[in-house]
Amino acid sequence: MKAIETKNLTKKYGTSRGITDLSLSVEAGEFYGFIGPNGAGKSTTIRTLLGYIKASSGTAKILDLDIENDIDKIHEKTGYLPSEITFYKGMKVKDIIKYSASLRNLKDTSEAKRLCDQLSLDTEKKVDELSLGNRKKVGIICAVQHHPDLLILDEPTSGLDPLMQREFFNILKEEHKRGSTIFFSSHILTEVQEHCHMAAFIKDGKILVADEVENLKKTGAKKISVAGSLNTDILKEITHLSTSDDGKTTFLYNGEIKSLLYNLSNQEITDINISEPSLEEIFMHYYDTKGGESDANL
Ligand SMILES: Nc1ncnc2c1ncn2[C@@H]1O[C@H](COP(=O)(O)OP(=O)(O)OP(=O)(O)O)[C@@H](O)[C@H]1O
Repeated sequence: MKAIETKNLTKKYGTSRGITDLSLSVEAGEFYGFIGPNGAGKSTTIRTLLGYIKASSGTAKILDLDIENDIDKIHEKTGYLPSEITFYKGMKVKDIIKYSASLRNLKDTSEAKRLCDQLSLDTEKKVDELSLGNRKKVGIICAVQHHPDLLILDEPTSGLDPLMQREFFNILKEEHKRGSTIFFSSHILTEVQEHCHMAAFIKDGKILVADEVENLKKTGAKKISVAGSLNTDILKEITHLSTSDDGKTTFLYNGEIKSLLYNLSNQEITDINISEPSLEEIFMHYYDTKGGESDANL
């Protein structure tokens, strides 16, 4: 079964684009990363999938249920963490978690208690008194306490410190082990690389590429780092050229190693390192080669 399947899903905000002809397929049981820079269309996709905004055209199914006709059933089977969480002012953490459980007819509070302990969350505090990170924790608990079939999380780790990010991913891994499909958006490639089996890159409202993370890393491009005096004008098929303060020149190279070494052999270089690029560097590579400007802030 597919956990998420969209066909040419499009959302226009008046005349401006949100997402365009977005076709995405997420198998049930996946740990899926949805990566893109600010404004790419991640939240628009997620909010359309969950029926919070209406698609302009195209179709989408969640767990084989149609987003047009079966949104209540979809909500029963999913857990959602929005990118910006708002709660009723004045409510205590424990009351929010209880209220969220009651919406799912969940009577057993033991799981919520366990999660609060795991995330070191003080349930007696009022939500207005909480930091962004702590509010996020409340949102995470509300999203997972009923062990949904599909968890959709919009930029879940923003505002969490590194320790909490680790705890958070531990919770996601537990849910995944139980059989949940995990789909989360992020602009942090390292966390996608570390935790996800599949990933899709979105830019300007369109999917650039979707594949297994391992395959995405195999673009064929190598990362080359050279020390010494280098004339890069004679080098072909290089991108992302940069020179560090210590004089090292680094670039991505997409050609034959033999011809690169030949071109370097007459130059005054003192060291060379050839390595696999990180997912982040590959992402930049996709941006440059598949119609988009690279985004240095990603
Ligand atoms: N309510 C809205 N009205 C008009 N345009 C909108 C609205 N919401 C989003 N957009 C536009 O749709 C595009 C996609 O935005 P979206 O928020 O989905 O991106 P995102 O990838 O989630 O970005 P971020 O990481 O910054 O949250 C952007 O160009 C944005 O300006």
